[in-house]
Amino acid sequence: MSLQLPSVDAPPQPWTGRFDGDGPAHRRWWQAVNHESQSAAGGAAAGQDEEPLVALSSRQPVALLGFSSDEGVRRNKGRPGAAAAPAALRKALGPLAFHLDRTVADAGDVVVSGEDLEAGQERLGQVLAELLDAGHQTVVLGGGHETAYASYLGVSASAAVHSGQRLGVLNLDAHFDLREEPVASSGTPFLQMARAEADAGREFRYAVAGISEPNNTRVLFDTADKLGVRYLLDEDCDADRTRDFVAGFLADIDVLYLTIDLDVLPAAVAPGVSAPAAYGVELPVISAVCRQVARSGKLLHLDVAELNPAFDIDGRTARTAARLIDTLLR
Ligand SMILES: N=CN[C@@H](CCC(=O)O)C(=O)O
Ligand SMILES: [Mn+2]
Ligand SMILES: [Mn+2]
Repeated sequence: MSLQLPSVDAPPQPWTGRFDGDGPAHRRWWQAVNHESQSAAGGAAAGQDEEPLVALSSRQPVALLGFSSDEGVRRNKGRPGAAAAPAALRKALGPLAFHLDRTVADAGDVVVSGEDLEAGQERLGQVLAELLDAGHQTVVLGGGHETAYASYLGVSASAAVHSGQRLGVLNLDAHFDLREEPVASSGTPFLQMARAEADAGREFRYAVAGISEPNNTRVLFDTADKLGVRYLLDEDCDADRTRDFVAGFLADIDVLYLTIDLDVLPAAVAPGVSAPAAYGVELPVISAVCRQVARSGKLLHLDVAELNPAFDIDGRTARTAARLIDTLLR
């Protein structure tokens, strides 16, 4: 597929990783992405042939887009550092063996400049809607969880939602992020979405798995109840209950926007976040949700948020996020 990538603030850079050879059996993510991104930019990849990397695949192509933003976490009084996350996620994805039967292109980054979060969210939304309407399955590499409102702007502007398909937002997170605040932040995106969906005359379908009771005030639970949010507490996220919860949500929607806030995972698995989880949902359960979502065929868009490389240990959080992304695209 020959695709033109929309214009962004920071164009895609070449990916790197371990080199075992050129053939398909040696392929890693960095090789697959470089091939696709360079052909999308209109040039042949230096030293590589121009054969399609994925022969005869009818599967939807994937586009990755970074959202380099600290501003939401800063406004939410968290630990800044998420602006460096898109680069850290690419670094973790690059060396993974490439087993997908589809192409993956990197569209580069939208960069939040200074304190102007809202302008950055608008720009990301525009680029994302373009990528979706060009037929991609899209992956946004956040950013603090203010990434979610930027993602929503793109998803809600897409032809899929405009044509009347029922959108569901599934958040894997220790937090509701339904804060009522005078300014938008990483703590407000789902209340912003609820209001925007009401303005558009649509039902807001929002589900969260992994909610930590001690880390969400009564006000947040009341807001969730008022909005009809479906949620599952972290202590209830065993394999069966989580699978049933997600299945029930998927049954009521046509297209899914999945957002993974990495603080849903236990702090030992995901130390590199602004607010590490004392309890958390174990990785096999989160991974099973990703497989379930991938199999559903309803995944329109996904993002990964809240990675803070400054607090990561041995790239543990970034590696986990990369693995989940890989699982979601199978
Ligand atoms: N993105 C959201 N973050 C959490 C942060 C909680 C905390 O710092 O303890 C929230 O606002 O609820
Ligand atoms: Mn969150
Ligand atoms: Mn969270």
